[in-house]
This record gives sequence, structure tokens and C-alpha cells, in this order.
Amino acid sequence: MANTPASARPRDSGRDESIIQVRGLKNAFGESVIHDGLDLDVRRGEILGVVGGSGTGKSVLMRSIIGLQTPVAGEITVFGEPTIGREETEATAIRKRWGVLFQGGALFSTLTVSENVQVPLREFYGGLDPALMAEIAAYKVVMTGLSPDAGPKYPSELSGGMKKRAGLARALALDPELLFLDEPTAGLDPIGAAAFDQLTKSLQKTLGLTVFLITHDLDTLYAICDRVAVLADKKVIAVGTIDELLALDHPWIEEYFKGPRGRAAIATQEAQDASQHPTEVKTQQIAASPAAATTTEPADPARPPVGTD
Ligand SMILES: Nc1ncnc2c1ncn2[C@@H]1O[C@H](COP(=O)(O)OP(=O)(O)OP(=O)(O)O)[C@@H](O)[C@H]1O
Repeated sequence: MANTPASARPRDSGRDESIIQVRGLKNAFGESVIHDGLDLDVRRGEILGVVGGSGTGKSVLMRSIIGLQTPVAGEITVFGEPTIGREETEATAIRKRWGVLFQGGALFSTLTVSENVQVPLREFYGGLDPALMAEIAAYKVVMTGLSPDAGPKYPSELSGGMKKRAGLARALALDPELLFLDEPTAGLDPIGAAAFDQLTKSLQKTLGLTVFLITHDLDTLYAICDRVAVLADKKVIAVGTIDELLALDHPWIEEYFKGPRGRAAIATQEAQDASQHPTEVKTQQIAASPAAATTTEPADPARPPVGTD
């Protein structure tokens, strides 16, 4: 891939196309090696959850993909274009096509929400009419479920959930095809977190986004992720649907998904499914097991019964 001219490569066609390809990634800080031989593909249109223990390098992986961290070795392509060692103008053309919500929102505290959302517009389209930029910002603010009144407010006047939405509005400022979210629901109460998950899912569907989502939140993984990549031992050790991961025999994956929090997340998801599609879920349960229709046990045999230790 590295030797192939960009114009000769397949571009942006087909739903299974990899929007992001990471090959043989190595990152290190001094003697401390964070990634070694890491490979990953993110497919067009999917929400890929990225999980792993604290310090396994999820944020460093994201920073490597978006060009904020220069790896020791490896290749990364986004939209078929290499992102490492690009000329500034080439890098800018690629960067315009993604949006990033950093951990904690990373809003500028001295700027209003509207001004924060306009930062990428000023950076990439500095010549735009200020009134148009303000209008675009107002639209993005409302798109993320904030009231139009939030635009003139400063970050210190917002709740945690509102700050995340404002950060998301900024990430969407340039109408990206690809969205990076670093622990978007961290610090939110369960209701706020579930609402943010649904917002992410609905934006992904309506805007046709591909989403790279770092999270520790099992509810998020169950509720909205199409596939999950697991970081451990300096690599992505597995990637697949949660059911595919559960079928693997790996101690960390077992403990993560089948521990008490994993079971609680399954229970939450099943309750939501049942309330949203009562007839459908009941039919599936009956089809899977006549007994399942009369008990609270999940129909999926790969999942453990809820509420038992
Ligand atoms: N700029 C840096 N300089 C030195 N070490 C760093 C730097 N950035 C990250 N690290 C180290 O790299 C490792 C991975 O960090 P990273 O933030 O990617 O972990 P993470 O998986 O996202 O963790 P968490 O889930 O706790 O957010 C950590 O040990 C961290 O201390």
C-alpha cells in the first residue's frame, strides 16, 4: 500500500471498505512500548467500539490515526490515504474529513459554545462570512440536542452532558464522514449516558458516519456498537461483534464481558429492546426456546443468565 500512488487505490466505494487501516503500528515513549505490531480495520458506516484496560493505549491509537502522535513504525491509511509523514496541505485535506471529540470535551473555556463550534470553520475555511459561520454553529448546536440558548453560553455554564454535546457539535462542524469519540459517556449519569449513546447512533444513521469510539462503558458497547476491538498485549487481540468476542477463549474478554458489569449491561440492553420492540423480542424468545418466554433468562445461549454470580 505504501508504494501505491494514491490515485491508483480504490477510493470510498463499497460498504465493507476499510475507512481506516492500521498495519504493524508501533508506539513507544522512551523504553515504554505501548503498541507493537498492532493491526486494525475500521469499516465504512460502522460504529467500532475500542476497549481495553487503562493504559493499553486506546487514546494513543486514536492520536496516531489522526496524526497527533508519530509512531515509531507502521502504516496508517484513512480514506485510502496514508496519514503518517504527509505534507501539511495533504494532511489538511484529510483532516477536514473527520471530527474529533476528545476526552472531557476539550472545549476552550474562554470561548462560547458557538465560538467553540466555529473553531474548525475558522481553521479550515477562514474566509467564510462570520454570519454564515454563526449560522452553521447554531445548526450544529441544535443538531446535538442542545437548546439554541446554549450557543452564547460559556463551558463553565454547562452541565457535563451539555459540554459533551457542545464538543460533539464542534466535532460535526465540518460535516465529517468519520467521527472519533474518546470516552464520550465518561462522567455522565446513566440516563445522560444512554441519551448520548442514542444521539451518537441517530447521527451515525442520518449522516452516514463511520465512528471510532473509545469507551469503558459496556452499556454503550451493547447499545450502539456494530463491532468491538479489544486492545491488550500491545495489540488489537480481537475484533468482532460482542457475540463473536464472547465465543473466544480469552481471559480478559471473558472477565470484561461476563463480569458483573457485563451482565448488568446485557440486562439493560434487553430491557430496552423489550420496551422498544415488545412483540419482536417475545417472538425471538419463543423461537429460541419455549422456556425462555416464561423466564427472565436471555434467549442468546452465549450470554450468561442475568443477575446470577
Ligand atoms: N505524551 C505521552 N508521553 C509519555 N507517555 C504517554 C504519553 N501519552 C500516553 N502515554 C502513556 O501511554 C500509555 C497509554 O496511554 P493512553 O492514554 O493511550 O491509554 P488508554 O488506554 O487510553 O487509557 P485510559 O483508558 O485510562 O484512558 C499510558 O501508559 C500513558 O501513560
